[in-house]
Amino acid sequence: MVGKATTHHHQHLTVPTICVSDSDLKFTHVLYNLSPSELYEHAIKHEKGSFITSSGALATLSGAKTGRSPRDKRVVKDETTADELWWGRGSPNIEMDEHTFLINRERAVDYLISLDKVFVNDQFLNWDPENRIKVRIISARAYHSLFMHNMCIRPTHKELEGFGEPDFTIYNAGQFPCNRYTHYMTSSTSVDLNLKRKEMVILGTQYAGEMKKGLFSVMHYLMPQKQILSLHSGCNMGKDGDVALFFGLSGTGKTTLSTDRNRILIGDDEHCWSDNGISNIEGGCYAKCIDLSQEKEPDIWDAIKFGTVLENVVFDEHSREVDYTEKSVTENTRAAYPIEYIANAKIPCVGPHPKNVILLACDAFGVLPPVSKLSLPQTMYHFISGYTALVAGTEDGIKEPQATFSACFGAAFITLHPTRYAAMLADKMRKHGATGWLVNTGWIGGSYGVGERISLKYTRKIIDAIHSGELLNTTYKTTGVFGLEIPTEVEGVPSELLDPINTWEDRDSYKMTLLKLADLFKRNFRVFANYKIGGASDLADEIAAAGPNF
Ligand SMILES: Nc1ncnc2c1ncn2[C@@H]1O[C@H](COP(=O)(O)OP(=O)(O)O)[C@@H](O)[C@H]1O
Ligand SMILES: C=C(OP(=O)(O)O)C(=O)O
Ligand SMILES: [Ca+2]
Ligand SMILES: [Mn+2]
Repeated sequence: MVGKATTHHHQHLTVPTICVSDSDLKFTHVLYNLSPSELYEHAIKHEKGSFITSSGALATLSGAKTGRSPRDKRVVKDETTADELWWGRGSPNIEMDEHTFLINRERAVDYLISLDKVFVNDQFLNWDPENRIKVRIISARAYHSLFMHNMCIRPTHKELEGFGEPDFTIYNAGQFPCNRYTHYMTSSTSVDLNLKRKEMVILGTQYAGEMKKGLFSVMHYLMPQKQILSLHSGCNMGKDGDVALFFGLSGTGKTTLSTDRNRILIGDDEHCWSDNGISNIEGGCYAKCIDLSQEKEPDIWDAIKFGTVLENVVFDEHSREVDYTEKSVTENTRAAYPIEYIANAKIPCVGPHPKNVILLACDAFGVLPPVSKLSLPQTMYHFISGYTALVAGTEDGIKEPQATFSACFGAAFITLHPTRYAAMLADKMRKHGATGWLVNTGWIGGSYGVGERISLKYTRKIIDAIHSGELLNTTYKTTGVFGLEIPTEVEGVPSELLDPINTWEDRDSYKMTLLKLADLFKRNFRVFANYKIGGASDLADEIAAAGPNF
C-alpha cells in the first residue's frame, strides 16, 4: 500500500509502494529520497536540537545514546544463520528468535505508521557495480535520513527509476523504546538483525551509527558468500596507484590517516576486497571530530559544510561556531559527510589490489612500537587479535581508554567467525604481495596517564614512509617478547621514539608492562588456537607461533 508522488512542484520522484506489515495500518505520508535542503527544513522545523552551524553543517542531537550499544544488539538465530554465523564467547552476535524479532518489528512499524510522515531512503552499498546491494531505510527523523543520504551511495535518478525491491530494509524507530519485558531484551534499546528476512529493526536509540554499522554487519555476511572480503578499514591510493588499507577499531585513526592531502581517498571505514580489487562500501565518511582543528585535519575540516551532519557537537548560540573541544554531550562527537566533500576523493570509490595493510593499534599501555613491519603470520596473528584501546565514547559506557581485543579490528560488526576473514586476508595478501604493518597510534613514553599519545605528525610521517617504500629499504631490529621488526630510523621521526624502551623513564616497569600486555594477548588468542586458518595448516601453526614469546 501507500505512497503516491506528492504533488509539490519540487517532487519529481515516483514514490514506490511500500508494503511493510500485515497489519492494515498504512504509512500516511512518505518523504522519499529528499534532498539535503528539504531535510534541513524538516529537521529545523520539527527536531529539537537541530541547528544550522556557522559552517552550514546541520548540528543534531542523538538523544540519550551517543555511541553504539553492542550489548543490545541481537541477531536472529534460525536455520539460515545457526551454522553459518559466529555465536558464543567473544562473538558480537547475541541471539534472538524470529518470533521476538517480529514482535520488535511490529512495534517499530506500528510506531512509524502512527506518525504523520516517515522518511524513506532508497540507496546502494558497495561501489563495485558487480556486487552492489540495494538498501531501503525507513526512519522517523530527518537527521537519520540525511545521515544515510550522506553515508550510503546516492543513486542517480535513472538508477532510482529502476530500483525495484531492496535487498535489505532498516526500520528505524529509535525514538521509541523496545518493551524491556520482551524476551531477550536487556534494556529499552534493541538493535535487531534478521538476515533471512533481510531486515533490521532499531528501537530505543537514535545514534545514527547503529544504521551504518548494522548494514556493515550485513555486508560481513553477504560478501564472503561471494568470496569477497569485507573489511573495517580506511583506504587510500597514491599517485602511482599504490593502495593502502588502514585497519583499526573505532577512534584509532582510520578516517584521520586515510584522509591525506597527498593521496586519493577511496574510503574511511568499510571496504570490500574482491578479485576486481578494492571498493568502498559507503558513499560517505564518519569522522570523530573531538578536538578537530583546521590545522591538524584540514580536509576533514573543509568537509564540514552545508549538507554535513554534525552529531552532538556544542556551538555558540549566536555565532553558531562549533567548539570541537567541547565534550559535554559526548566525547564521541561525529561529522558525517558525502565522500565527494573530500577534495581528493576517488569517485567511483574503487581501486586496485592493496600493497600495504596497516593495522592501527591505539595502545593505552604505551609498550608497542610506533611502527613494526610484520611477517604474514604476524599480520594474521595481530589481525585476529585486533588489540587496541577502546577510546572514550565510541561505545556506551566507555569513559577512558580500555585495552580491548576486537577480532579483525571490528568484532562488534563481524558476522562470521574471525578466522574466515583472516583466511581470506592471508590469501589476498599472498596473492597480491601486500606487506603488513603494525602502527601504534596510542601512547608512548609510558602508559595512559603517564605517557602521552604519540603526536599525529609523527604517525603521519610513519605512514608516509610506508607509502613511499622507504621502510622497505631500511635497517630493522627485532624487539623482545613480541618479536616485532622495528626500523632504526624513519624520516621526520626522532629515532629514540621508534623503540618504546627508550621512551620509558623506568625500563623495569616498561618490561613488566610489556609482559602484562603479552599475557593479555596470549589469553585472548586461546579461543582461536584450534582454528585452522584457511587451507594451509602450516600457516595456522605459524600464526599461533607469531604471538609473543615469554
Ligand atoms: N597519532 C595519532 N594517529 C591517529 N589519530 C590520532 C593520533 N593522535 C590523535 N589522534 C586522534 O584520534 C582520532 C582518530 O579518529 P578517527 O580517525 O575518526 O578514528 P576511526 O576512523 O578509526 O574511528 C582523531 O580525533 C585524531 O585526531
Ligand atoms: C561509527 C563507527 O566507526 P568508527 O570506526 O569511525 O568509530 C563505529 O565503529 O562505531
Ligand atoms: Ca572513522
Ligand atoms: Mn568504524
